[in-house]
Amino acid sequence: MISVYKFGGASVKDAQGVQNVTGIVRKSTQPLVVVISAMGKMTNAFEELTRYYFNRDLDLCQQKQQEIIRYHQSIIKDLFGDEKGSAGFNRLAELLAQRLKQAPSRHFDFEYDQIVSFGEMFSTSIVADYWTAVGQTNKWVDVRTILKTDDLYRDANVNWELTAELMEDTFLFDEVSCYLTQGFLGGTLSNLTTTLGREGSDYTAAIIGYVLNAREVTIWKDVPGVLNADPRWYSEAVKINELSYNEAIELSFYGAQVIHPKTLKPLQNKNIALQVKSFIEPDGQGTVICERSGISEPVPVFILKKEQVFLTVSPHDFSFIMEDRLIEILTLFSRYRIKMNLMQNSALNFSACFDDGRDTNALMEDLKKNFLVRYNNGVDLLTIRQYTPGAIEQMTSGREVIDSQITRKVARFVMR
Ligand SMILES: Nc1ncnc2c1ncn2[C@@H]1O[C@H](COP(=O)(O)OP(=O)(O)O)[C@@H](O)[C@H]1O
Ligand SMILES: N[C@@H](CC(=O)OP(=O)(O)O)C(=O)O
Repeated sequence: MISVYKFGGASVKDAQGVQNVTGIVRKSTQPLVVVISAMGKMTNAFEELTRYYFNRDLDLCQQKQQEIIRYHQSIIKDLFGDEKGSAGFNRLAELLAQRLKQAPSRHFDFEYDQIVSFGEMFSTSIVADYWTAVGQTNKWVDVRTILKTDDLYRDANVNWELTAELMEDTFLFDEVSCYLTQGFLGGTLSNLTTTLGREGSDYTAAIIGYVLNAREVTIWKDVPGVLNADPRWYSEAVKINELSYNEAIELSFYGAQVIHPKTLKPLQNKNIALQVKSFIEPDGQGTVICERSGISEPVPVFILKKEQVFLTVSPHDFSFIMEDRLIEILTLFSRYRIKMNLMQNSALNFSACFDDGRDTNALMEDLKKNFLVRYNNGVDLLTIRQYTPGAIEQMTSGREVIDSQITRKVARFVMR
């Protein structure tokens, strides 16, 4: 049976990272499909590049392009001893240069996918060339030709039937035992590039694992596994050894960034275990997400979402917030593709928390036509699963709680 390994940007942010990943892959005794994301923070850099390109800020666009190329070339130099050492990268860099010379279409999301996808194309080409150079056999696969999606650019939906057919025909494991491909990317029926949503490479690994009936999917991270909080803001975070699929889905749904929310469902459907392991200590035990009940550790689990907008709307005419008003409000959120992280309603008010994004103002303006709108920016949304009174006290003391929502298993606080 095959396994799927997924390595994110942090694991391949420099030459040492690529060498470390190579060592982990070498150690595997299973046939492998390896999914890799763009190197380091390159997706952010490509996002900036796309904005400059789209807005015709030609100088900034050129500067960003050079910055991106130099970053990759420096990794290539460290790996191959020559910044021109990866033929795959050189070809793609030329394709990017040609694309940026053409004027963009009027469709931002389309242009975004065509450009941002170079991040994963670059990283996998460099790694494939490196593996070939050091004798790690591999076959590089362009995922866009086998992971087929609709044309909802930046948030594409998978065509499962066709994807299964194409992947089964591709990952044959007859000549090689290790395939290498891109996370995050897909392709439409007409072979235009799409992406699956930010941080979507975990999801790619799950899609491949599902289709190939993998024995397990391992996502290699810079943390020892799934912890009970993000260690970047909670220094006492502890590792959770085992989690049920449902618990893990709930955690990622509430915003625990460690796993992309769409990743778990396909694996759960086929009972394929998801391992979360550290690429820094690859022999560590990690976290396994599988069929079981709840969370193995009896500790509160904290999920913090920062920079939230907390919005409250009430009808101008003092009518109640009933089904028809709710539909009206939710339709606007859906139109602007703003995902609510919390919602709550009473007779006269509807409140929601969501990420502050580029369409926030447009949403507010639309809501103002029929509602009185009040909001706070820059607030925190804290979710505590398996909460205890002590945990609530610890996390909320000294903070102004603007709203809260407490159910049997989950306590949530909007705080300033
Ligand atoms: N509950 C959690 N457990 C572990 N890590 C978490 C958790 N919540 C947030 N994180 C953060 O997730 C990061 C790893 O995810 P991410 O950066 O998306 O990895 P990758 O780029 O490899 O996909 C960790 O560095 C950590 O700061
Ligand atoms: N490179 C994409 C996809 C991804 O999942 O990356 P990472 O595995 O580094 O989070 C992004 O940054 O959104």
